[in-house]
Amino acid sequence: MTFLEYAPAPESRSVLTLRDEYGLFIDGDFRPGTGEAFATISPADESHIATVASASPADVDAAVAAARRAYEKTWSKLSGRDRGKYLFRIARLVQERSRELAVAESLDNGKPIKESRDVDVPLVAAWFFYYAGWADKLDHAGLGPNPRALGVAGQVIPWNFPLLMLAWKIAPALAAGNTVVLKPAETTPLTALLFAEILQQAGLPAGVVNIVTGAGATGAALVRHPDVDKVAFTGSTAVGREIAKAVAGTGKKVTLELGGKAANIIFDDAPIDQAVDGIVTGIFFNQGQVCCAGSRLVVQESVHDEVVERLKARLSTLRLGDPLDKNTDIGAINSLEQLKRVRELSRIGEEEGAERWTADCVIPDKGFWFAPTIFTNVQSSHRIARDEIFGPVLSVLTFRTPEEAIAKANNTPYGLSAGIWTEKGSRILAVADRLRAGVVWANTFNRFDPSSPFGGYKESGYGREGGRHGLLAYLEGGAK
Ligand SMILES: NC(=O)C1=CN([C@@H]2O[C@H](COP(=O)(O)OP(=O)(O)OC[C@H]3O[C@@H](n4cnc5c(N)ncnc54)[C@H](O)[C@@H]3O)[C@@H](O)[C@H]2O)C=CC1
Ligand code: BAL
Repeated sequence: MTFLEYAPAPESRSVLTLRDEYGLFIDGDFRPGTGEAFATISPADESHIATVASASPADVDAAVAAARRAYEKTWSKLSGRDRGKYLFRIARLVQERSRELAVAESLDNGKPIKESRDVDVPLVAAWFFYYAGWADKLDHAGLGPNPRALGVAGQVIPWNFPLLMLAWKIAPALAAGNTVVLKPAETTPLTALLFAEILQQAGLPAGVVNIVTGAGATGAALVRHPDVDKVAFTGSTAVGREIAKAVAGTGKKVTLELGGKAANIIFDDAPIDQAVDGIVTGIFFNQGQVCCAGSRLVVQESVHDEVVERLKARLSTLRLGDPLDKNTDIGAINSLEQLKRVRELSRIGEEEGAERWTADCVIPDKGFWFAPTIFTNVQSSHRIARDEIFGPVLSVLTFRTPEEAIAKANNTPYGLSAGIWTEKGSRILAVADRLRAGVVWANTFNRFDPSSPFGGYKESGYGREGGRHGLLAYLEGGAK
């Protein structure tokens, strides 16, 4: 794996016109924030991209007031069919501006352009198309005729899929008839601000969507705001807990999509090459910064050595480096803080006695990088088998019987996702039925579709996003 050797011309930044400074998007327009502005930087080389406004509690107040006005005066008065037209328009504009959005996402987040171009941005459009189709069909959502929206939704999203998480939040909320105040993560505000421009292009009525950038304090002011009816959060379990406490007893509806420690279970009858590809996608896609990442490989003892050897061979072909290079497989870690977390847990893994293997990559001088890493000889009690690392680090555990595989897979405080690799359909059904995970993939991993509900058990949160379930979360009488 090399960084520079094969480097072809990177995707040009010139498709992207950025401003030096970005304001808050409130009531249909950009305006300065009254908090202290901050820089967003490229995690690949630490260069400054733009200065971004920070929303103070007073700015959050203004955004929520704009959303409330838009809800009362405009959005709740429109028919579902008319709301759907706006969503279709937004979806088409996302497609039109897809190259620009992909470059901005890779620049700000550090993920490889082939992922933002081929996965994130197409899924963003798919989410808006899917929920556009629901807007005039709410009578068929299962809640009786004319189900009512909740009102103003306060949404806080993370940095691992900045634009996609925005779509997961905004598309169902608008389709169901709510208005929105959304706070992007402080390390990846850029694509949400470009999306605000798309809303202007689409002619979305002022105040229907407001975007307030800033750090955790801005998110806290938003979720605690008394005029917010619904809170939707994706991020760490620690912050999810704080939010659950803050809204308890307020009557606000809440969905929380939190961490994970998924088991990717490989039985000895699995097609090994296909499984190895699935393991790579499961943990190294987006540098493992994925809540549903297959971070625990639970492999049958009889094929352990073969799987690990093929995995190492496969990882040695991956290219780490410039996220804007179309041939890059492994991009940058999103922030120095996240890199430190990944390093620290990996250090603990070695200290606890697991065996570490690291792909032989050239690490660029600047930026935040971590080479693909595998730990073998991992015990279920090890921190690297229990804690969410959120980086390109795989912990390998073994099993002898299906019972043991199920027990090990479920031996986690999380319950977001899991994978099963086997040739036997009956085994897939029997094992999936006993896995305590919101999403179970069979002979594949990390597949997303707007029509599929996504969400977890236990410390992975509650509520579902996607599909009809995701729509119900924004309607009176729906779940949560
Ligand atoms: N479930 C998921 O998709 C994600 C999980 N994580 C996990 O969390 C760990 C830490 O990452 P962080 O960026 O620190 O996550 P975080 O949970 O602090 O940040 C996520 C979002 O919440 C906001 N936020 C922070 N404190 C808040 C508060 N008190 N009230 C409301 N909003 C608040 C942040 O500004 C950001 O927009 C990662 O290592 C990973 O394990 C992180 C991002 C996404
Ligand atoms: N929240 C959906 C996928 C992810 O964040 O990892």
